[in-house]
Amino acid sequence: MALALSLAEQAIGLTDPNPRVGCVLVSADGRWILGQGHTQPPGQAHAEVMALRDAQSRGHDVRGATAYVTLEPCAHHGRTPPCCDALAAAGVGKVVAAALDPNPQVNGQGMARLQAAGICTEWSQAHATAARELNIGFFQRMALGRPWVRLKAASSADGQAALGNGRSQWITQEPARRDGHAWRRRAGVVLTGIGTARHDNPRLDVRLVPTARQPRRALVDARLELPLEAALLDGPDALIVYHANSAPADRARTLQARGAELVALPADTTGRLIPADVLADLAGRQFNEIHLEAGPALNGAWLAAGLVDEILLYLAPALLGAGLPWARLGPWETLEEALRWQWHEHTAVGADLRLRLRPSPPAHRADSSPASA
Ligand SMILES: NC(=O)C1=CN([C@@H]2O[C@H](COP(=O)(O)OP(=O)(O)OC[C@H]3O[C@@H](n4cnc5c(N)ncnc54)[C@H](OP(=O)(O)O)[C@@H]3O)[C@@H](O)[C@H]2O)C=CC1
Ligand SMILES: Nc1c(N[C@@H]2O[C@H](COP(=O)(O)O)[C@@H](O)[C@H]2O)[nH]c(=O)[nH]c1=O
Repeated sequence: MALALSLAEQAIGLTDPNPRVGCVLVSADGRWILGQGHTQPPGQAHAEVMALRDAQSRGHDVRGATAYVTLEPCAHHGRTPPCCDALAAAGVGKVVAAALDPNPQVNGQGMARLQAAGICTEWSQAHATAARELNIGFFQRMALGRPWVRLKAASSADGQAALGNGRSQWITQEPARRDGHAWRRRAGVVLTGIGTARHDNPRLDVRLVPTARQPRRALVDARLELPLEAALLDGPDALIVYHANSAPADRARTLQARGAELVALPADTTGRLIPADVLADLAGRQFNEIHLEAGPALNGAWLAAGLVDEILLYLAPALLGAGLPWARLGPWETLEEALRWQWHEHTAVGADLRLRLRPSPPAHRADSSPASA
């Protein structure tokens, strides 16, 4: 199963909006790997079919073999036929799955159909968490109908994301920035705000790690102030620009002529877009993971709205003094009002630290998704 999980990791960036899945076929005596594979881009073969084809191309007989799959084999006709039927037709003897497929069209039916076909089924409890984490956005979208929002920020040890004059490049060093690109690669879309677009003229693409595809990029820009020479307008796909209904029509036409995809939303009384409206549009586009990489204003607004599922915080051993915090929140009068999170993971990346935080229970919404068996 560990090998199947590492195969599934190779599918990151390939399969969206489908989950990343890996499959390994092992001989009945457990001694030989007969075939292996991972999910292909949407409409193409799933992991189980890739592993069966791999075994066939090597001339291996898979009758009686055990299939280790990181997610329950699908039981429905989507763009491809059900994988549980393919496994049954090939004559495998046993299927071990690490997580229940949260897709309501599958959700236990894959394993049930295999059992009905006389195939032995088993859950790999030890790998359930890793299998869910690999597809955390898919699990969340299936359970709650909205993507997983990961807020990424680079901060000094004294909590600053930029100097007082707005300069922020660079606070963290190359290894941490490369790590940040690996997290961008996981996402279906990278979202930022007009403050960051203006100050940094960022590209927000994946360059420091190899990738099969670039995530979409999206921008919150209520008044359509994005400069026409912005690097964000030069990506492979159209930049999604969220703006207020009241934004100047001539700016809208100019940005459209530069290839941007414009989405008009209602503004609140202060002229700001409502984070939940932006999230709803992104959810409608079936993104599994959103990588929010913005400045203190947008970060603060999304955190205050309770829409952030995970904070990916890179901490540099530097003190920037009076500057811009990575999220503008409050001010609050009492400590009870503070947003309480918990450490999920921490690790050193080069000279910097990577901290991952998740909301303290019970606010942790992914916990309400169907549990893996
Ligand atoms: N170190 C790091 O990791 C990073 C640092 N930075 C730094 O941050 C600075 C830019 O920060 P900032 O100006 O905050 O940029 P942002 O990228 O956060 O852009 C501001 C955005 O926030 C929106 N906004 C503001 N208030 C609200 C609200 N109450 N509700 C909803 N939306 C809101 C604005 O909307 P509207 O369109 O209506 O104006 C705008 O889209 C730069 O100095 C940059 O270098 C930026 C990214 C990462
Ligand atoms: N300053 C800072 C970061 N800043 C983030 O990186 C963006 C630039 O992305 P790109 O144009 O793709 O290179 C920038 O707008 C901001 O969101 N990131 C980090 O990992 N470490 C850092 O010290």
